[in-house]
Amino acid sequence: MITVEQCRLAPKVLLHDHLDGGLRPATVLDLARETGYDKLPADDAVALARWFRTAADSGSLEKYLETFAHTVGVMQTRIALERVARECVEDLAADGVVYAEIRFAPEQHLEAGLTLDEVVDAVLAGFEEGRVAARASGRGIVVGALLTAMRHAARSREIAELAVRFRDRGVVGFDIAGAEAGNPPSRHLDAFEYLRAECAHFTIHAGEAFGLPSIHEAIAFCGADRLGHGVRVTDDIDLTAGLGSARLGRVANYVRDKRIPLEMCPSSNVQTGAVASMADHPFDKLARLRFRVTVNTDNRLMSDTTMSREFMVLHEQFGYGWADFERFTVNAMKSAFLPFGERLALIDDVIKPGFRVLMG
Ligand SMILES: O=c1[nH]cnc2c1ncn2[C@@H]1O[C@H](CO)[C@@H](O)[C@H]1O
Ligand SMILES: [Zn+2]
Repeated sequence: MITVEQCRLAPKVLLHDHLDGGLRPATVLDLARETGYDKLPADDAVALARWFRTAADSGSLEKYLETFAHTVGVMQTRIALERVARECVEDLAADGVVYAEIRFAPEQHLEAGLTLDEVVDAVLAGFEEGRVAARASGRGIVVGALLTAMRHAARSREIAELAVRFRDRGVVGFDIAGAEAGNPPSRHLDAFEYLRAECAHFTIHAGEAFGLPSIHEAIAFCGADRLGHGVRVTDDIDLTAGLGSARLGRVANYVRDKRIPLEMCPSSNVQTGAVASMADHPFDKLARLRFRVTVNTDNRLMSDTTMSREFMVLHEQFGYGWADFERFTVNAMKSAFLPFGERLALIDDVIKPGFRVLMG
């Protein structure tokens, strides 16, 4: 038996977490008051938390994404962005996350007159404050930012350039997110070609609300280093003869052969309808087939979750123990957009010793 308290002690690595999907409910209320945002669907923290969770439980990615209007709505000033970023790092560190890549879409935070550069600057300042505060309370955490471009919009090249401009100041990579159906990754090919020419890292949300063609484009046309979710890679795996005799198609084989990391987010995947239920989540099948699976939160506010809770969900569903969680964590650390030496140091000096303690 594993408890959530023990999961909190495990040194965890988080590659897929949206800044605008992880606000504290009380902070949403404070910021709405301070910035004059008057469209919140509830006026106390408990009711607001419940609203986000319930509204996100929609079974559709498009409906799930509508809830972000309220978080993005209160994140339009430097003070707001800095606070949300600081609290994000403090909350992750308190949950025992030792390395996190946190993503957000700068283009969504320009409504009150900030420039793209000012948005990124404010978030990075908040991350640094959070890191220092966590350190002061005895929790070490390393944080990197991923800049997201919205896949329905047309600013991906500009955001890719922004990511490269800030690459030595805390931005470690690039991503595209938003409604997947109708907005294939190849729409943003020029951004990905630019990033490849700059030797910059990127991940792509693919295979969540849309199937295999999206994954195929993301890796074969665009050259993604990692896949956001990627659960639908199972569309290319024939399991009719059982897991031991699984037959992989060309795309699934390529993903596995190239060790392309899958940033899977169990609770989020159930909420958006990417999978029918937790019991149906392909995490375990993909793990057994030795895909490079990682555990992530996606949106802690909308899913009312933490990394520890995602571990617990997987423990309860699939019976994972510490050796499994250590493997998923090392998978994630190996897949981070951090220089090799720093990844290795975190694995050897933080992750392995931490799990050794838990395993007694
Ligand atoms: O699971 C997801 N799939 C696709 N897009 C998402 C997901 N979660 C959040 N966002 C989108 O990413 C933006 C930047 O953080 C959010 O505003 C939201 O629209
Ligand atoms: Zn996501």
